[in-house]
Amino acid sequence: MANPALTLQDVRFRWPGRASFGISVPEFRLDRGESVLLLGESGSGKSTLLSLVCGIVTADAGRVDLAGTDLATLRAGARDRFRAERIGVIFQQFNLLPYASVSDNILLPLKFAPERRKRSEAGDAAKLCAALGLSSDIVEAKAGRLSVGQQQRVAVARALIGQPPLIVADEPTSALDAAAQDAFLGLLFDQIAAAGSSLLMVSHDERLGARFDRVVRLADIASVERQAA
Ligand SMILES: Nc1ncnc2c1ncn2[C@@H]1O[C@H](COP(=O)(O)OP(=O)(O)OP(=O)(O)O)[C@@H](O)[C@H]1O
Repeated sequence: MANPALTLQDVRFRWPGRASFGISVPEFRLDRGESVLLLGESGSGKSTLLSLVCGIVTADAGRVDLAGTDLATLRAGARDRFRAERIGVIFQQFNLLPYASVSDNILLPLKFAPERRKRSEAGDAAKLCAALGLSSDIVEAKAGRLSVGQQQRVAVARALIGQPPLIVADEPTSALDAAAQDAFLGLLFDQIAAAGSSLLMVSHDERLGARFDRVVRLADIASVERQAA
């Protein structure tokens, strides 16, 4: 397929510091509309890889291309704006603003992304909440007062608002039991299908694989190097 959602080519990255961790990814590709679950043990480098994909850190060598743009060609500020326009990120700890309302948390990425803002309409935050099973009375509640499961759904709504072409999710189901995980993934996949977005999710939990187009083991696409201090 021409112009995939994401490609990594001969990527190498090492965290700075004496006891550092390095990762090399010769090749990885995510097609438009495709969902991939990336599996790896704790500490294997999954979050590091997502940071490279999102341009939160930049590769020491090689190319990370998002919809045809090499992230290394963008300066830091431009990379942040590009990320806000193109990627909905669901962080492991959700990263919600506890004193802001649910709706302000959901609308936050649009502040930095005018194109994404144009794609969203008034009432989208409330619509996403309803689609994700959040009752309408919590839309104006402070995010810090919600249960973990509710916060998780708000984090998903924030990633989906304005239909970014790529959703990146870091272990978003780790706090849920098996039944809740399945329900949560069902809602997430319905929303992603409706928006036509690609999904890259990382986890250590093999049981999540059934819903994804492809399951990839980090060890099969990447090699890592740990240096003792
Ligand atoms: N900001 C950072 N600075 C220095 N080293 C880091 C940083 N973030 C992660 N690392 C190191 O990179 C290695 C891989 O960590 P990473 O968080 O990518 O793994 P993971 O597979 O996502 O783990 P988990 O499943 O536990 O979240 C670890 O050795 C970690 O100490």
